Amino acid sequence: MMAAGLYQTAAGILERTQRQQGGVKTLVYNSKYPNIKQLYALVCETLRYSDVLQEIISSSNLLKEEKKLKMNLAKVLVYDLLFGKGLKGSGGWKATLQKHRARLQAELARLKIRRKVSRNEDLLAPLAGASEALLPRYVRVNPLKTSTDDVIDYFKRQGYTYLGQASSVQELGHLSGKQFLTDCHVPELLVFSPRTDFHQDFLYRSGHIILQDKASSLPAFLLDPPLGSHVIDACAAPGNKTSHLAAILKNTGKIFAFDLDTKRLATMSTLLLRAGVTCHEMANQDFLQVEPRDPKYMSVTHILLDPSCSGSGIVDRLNQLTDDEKSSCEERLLALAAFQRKMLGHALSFPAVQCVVYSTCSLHQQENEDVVQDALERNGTFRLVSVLPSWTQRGLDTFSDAACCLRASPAETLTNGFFVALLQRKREGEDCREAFSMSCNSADVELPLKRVSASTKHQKRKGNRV
Ligand SMILES: C[S@@+](CC[C@H](N)C(=O)[O-])C[C@H]1O[C@@H](n2cnc3c(N)ncnc32)[C@H](O)[C@@H]1O
Repeated sequence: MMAAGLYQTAAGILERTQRQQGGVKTLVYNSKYPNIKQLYALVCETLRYSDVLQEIISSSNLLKEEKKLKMNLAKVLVYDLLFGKGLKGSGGWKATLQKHRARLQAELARLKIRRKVSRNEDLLAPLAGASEALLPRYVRVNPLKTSTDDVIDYFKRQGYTYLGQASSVQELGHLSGKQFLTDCHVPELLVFSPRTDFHQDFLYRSGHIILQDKASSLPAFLLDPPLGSHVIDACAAPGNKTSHLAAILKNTGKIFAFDLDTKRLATMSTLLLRAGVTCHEMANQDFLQVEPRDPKYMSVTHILLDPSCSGSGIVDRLNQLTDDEKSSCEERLLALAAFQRKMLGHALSFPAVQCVVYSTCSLHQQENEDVVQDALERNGTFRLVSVLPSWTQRGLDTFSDAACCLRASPAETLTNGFFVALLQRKREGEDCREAFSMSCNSADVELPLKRVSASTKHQKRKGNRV
């Protein structure tokens, strides 16, 4: 069989593993491809590089320019072109890919610079060697118990040196010893050098500070419900985002917090008590079973949805996957993505809801951009809001509004891997394109109603959210 058959066959196997139609070994063997060893190596290597390939293909716009080329075939071809022994065969896809060779190589080079690596192999574990200990220590001040100024003074008295507000993420990466800064994006966050441990500190044990990664503090910060709002935290336990919402609400209004897991809810109860949260109502309930038209939820205007996900962005869990693990992971991803789509669709169905923030600690497009795109396609009355314009890492370029979303990673944002999207109900008569140009690409950004009416001081504090 010709080499062209090799790529098509490999792409078909990738497709079938995603559809849970078998393990890699079985599918390769059943393919009847004459050179089983060659096919197996190509499929396995493409799977190993899958996330890297996806990023390169997406940032080079390859699929937009080659409309007939599908992602899995693109992955095997780009793998062989950039990381393998070079494309085999002649004509067909080989000629097509050669046209894009320079751009693909440039995207690979850019990715290596971003991740500060020089060898291709180091991209495989972009976070290799990275551990939680290498990320800055983020400390969220809990205004229900204290003030930022008091916390800064406290740490100064403990011998720490306060360097003021950071102007960039890079500055956060240069902290050493007992230095600390105020974060450049989230004003309620203080940032300390890696390995600073406050788990035994009085402020932590008394709920004055919350130890929470910066990325995970983005959903509540971006949702930013006005005082007195009714908010749902759909998957709330162990409650870090619930306590952040309560802090933003200053314990006014109501937070309906749901979770399925009793043990996690028990932990949450302790944490919320410690954090001085009083505006919540916890329920051990499946969010999908919560009736949107129940009069109890008729005033819910804001929903935070942080559902179960693969957790692939969490630094400590970023292990290199073996080939078999990778394929079973693909199967699990499909199931998770289906669940996440249902959850987001359900959140958007609450009659009074105006803003929904969707987040995961996953790196996978299936759990992130794909879920949001699906929700927008099914719910024409919602649009994406472009959040934090100064945030460099945006959603993968998989649909036209994806850049409105945020991604986070240890290499680029000095956080765990994360994804956040903010969906907002359109005003009456607002069409999709209009909404997109206002929300994503224009300096003249449409502000949510509450922000327009907010005081100047309030506006200044929140001004960098959208
Ligand atoms: C990523 S964790 C949430 C973390 C939480 N938002 C925080 O910041 O502390 C996802 C949670 O969703 C819960 N969960 C999963 N399916 C659910 C469902 N159908 N309804 C409500 N909660 C669910 C899980 O038990 C888990 O606690």
